[in-house]
Amino acid sequence: MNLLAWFTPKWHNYSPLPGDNNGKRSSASISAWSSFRSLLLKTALVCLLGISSFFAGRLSMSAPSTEREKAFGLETSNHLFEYNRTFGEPPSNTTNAAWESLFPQHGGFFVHPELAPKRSAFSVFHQMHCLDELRHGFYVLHEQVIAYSEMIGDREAGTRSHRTGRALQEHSLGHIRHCIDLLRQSLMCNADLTVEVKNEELGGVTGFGTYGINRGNTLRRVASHYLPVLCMIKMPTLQVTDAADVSKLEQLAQDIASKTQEFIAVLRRNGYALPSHDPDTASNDSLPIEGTILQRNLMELTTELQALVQGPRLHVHNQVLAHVNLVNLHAIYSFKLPSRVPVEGSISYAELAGKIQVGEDVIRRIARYAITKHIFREVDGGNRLAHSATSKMLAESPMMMEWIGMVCEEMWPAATQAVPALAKWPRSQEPQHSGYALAHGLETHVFNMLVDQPERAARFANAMVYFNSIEDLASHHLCDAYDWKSVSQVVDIGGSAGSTAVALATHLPRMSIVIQDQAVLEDQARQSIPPALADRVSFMAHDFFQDQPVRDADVYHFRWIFHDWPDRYCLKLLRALVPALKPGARVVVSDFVVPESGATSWYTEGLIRGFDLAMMELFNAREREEQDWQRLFTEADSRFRFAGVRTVPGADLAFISAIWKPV
Ligand SMILES: C[S@@+](CC[C@H](N)C(=O)[O-])C[C@H]1O[C@@H](n2cnc3c(N)ncnc32)[C@H](O)[C@@H]1O
Repeated sequence: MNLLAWFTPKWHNYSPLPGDNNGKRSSASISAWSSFRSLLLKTALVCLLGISSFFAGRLSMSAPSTEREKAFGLETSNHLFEYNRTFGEPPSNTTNAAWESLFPQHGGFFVHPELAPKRSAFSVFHQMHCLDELRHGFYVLHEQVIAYSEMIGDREAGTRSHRTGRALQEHSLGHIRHCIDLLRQSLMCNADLTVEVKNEELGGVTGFGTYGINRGNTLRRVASHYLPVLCMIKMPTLQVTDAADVSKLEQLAQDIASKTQEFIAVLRRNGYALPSHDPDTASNDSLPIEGTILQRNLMELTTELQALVQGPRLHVHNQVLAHVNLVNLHAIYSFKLPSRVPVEGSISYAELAGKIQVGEDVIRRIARYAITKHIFREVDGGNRLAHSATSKMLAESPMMMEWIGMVCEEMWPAATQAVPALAKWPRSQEPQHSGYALAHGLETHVFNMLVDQPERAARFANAMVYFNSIEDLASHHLCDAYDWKSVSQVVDIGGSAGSTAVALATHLPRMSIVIQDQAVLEDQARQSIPPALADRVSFMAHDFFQDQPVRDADVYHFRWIFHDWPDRYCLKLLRALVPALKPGARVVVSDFVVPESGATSWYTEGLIRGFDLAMMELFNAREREEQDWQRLFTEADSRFRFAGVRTVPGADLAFISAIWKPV
């Protein structure tokens, strides 16, 4: 594909050149052309005469040719920076060839996959193109320049006698030639490498609205070296180390700029508010799928940009320091700060301290750290606390607060003991050999402990409700994973307070669902079943390691159950189903499928591998790859026929299933 043709600026098509329209021009277009011509004339003169004196002082000669320049036929680089009349002469094959040696054909809009993949052109070439266009324009009009010059000369006869009756010297062809070449050299020495972003609709750059990005020190290094860029035109496969380094940052910044524009367009198109820290801004929790994809792209790109900009040391340093975020969030949770700050208005630090029995100084320190993360804001000269968009969201999200509490009080202590647990029980297949067990002095699985601790069990269940309320993790995606028409009964094993059961029953009006979980969750589950669904959704206390009591159901579903257990226990879970299974019954598992390393975006892979480490710290358990799932089913019983993994756009969890085929 001819990339250069692709990036030819589309506005060329709009140029009102004389002779367009097969020579038949309307009087309107003639008058437009004459205005344009006069404008071009004036612009050319102002540019050529005015800017040339500005740049004159900045012109510098190039360094001697490097080996690389010689290797690519650019050993005459000094020659490029000597006065060369050819560049200022009227258009001809020779002069045009000279210009085209400085930038690609088709208008100087250059795209190189190494430097600006697919979406951009360098302004440096654009500028050269502009200057060359001015040269062409000038020579088309040069007789009028002379006439203009003589007219001005006549008018100024009284005051500037040396110009009387003849063309002004600065309009003479010799001077213009010099001006053009002086500007050419100035532009090459002061190359502007800002990037012009491709307009997807036009399929090229427009030449307007140039992004003022990528002007950091690194880029300046390249910007002051026209020749390496020129090398790349001559030899597109050339690897230029400096340029490649720059390219990564540049590419990221450029992608961030264009994805941000796309993101804003999606928000506007769908009637969402533009993001802001203002507490009155509506929240954008449930974005349309195109918005979610862009959101992730941007998170991934900005995270990588941060890592590169910080450099390796600062990048790690800041990750370690981030542990204080949990101290801060724990205090926010524990002191219930979001709900103590009025939704409208503010509260003084003194009043807040009085309510929670902590020193005013302490509460101010906690709040002020939070403010650096956009949680809360200060008003009244720093004496009072008010909501930001984030703290207001926390005040309105009790389930999220439950999750924060669960993480800070259950998981965080476990995290500190995860590595000691690995050292203490290497290669163990027991869930109680975990960081969580070490930290909390347990001798059993977390869920067994919760049986006697209803408050903690309720907080776990609420944290699950919160998770299920996140669109990417929402239970309803299961409805889109299979054709449920022929399914009339589902058992949701370990179904907690019933999020999945309610989602399924809501979408599928003929389905009946049994939620099975520990008896301790019975009340919570029953309360969460809407009355309209009560005849089809029920709760049954059942230990999922015991034989399945609901026989001949069409589907047995496990959501976020297997990842809580080491393999040995997952085999037990599957074998406990066998006595209840009818031929053709389907076992569906909603869980992550760990991608191969590097197979998906860093964000998605990082998310799943983060869950994997969390399962290790909590339960000595894990997330699994596709072949792990297949092996589990086959090992549990050879009559399970693995039916593969399904995914649903917008869902983070995958849907893994097997069919029971006894013969
Ligand atoms: C991570 S939660 C998943 C809950 C739910 N499936 C969801 O996706 O929201 C694990 C669930 O397994 C339940 N569980 C743990 N051990 C169990 C057992 N032996 N029998 C039945 N349920 C159990 C817990 O009570 C908890 O509700």
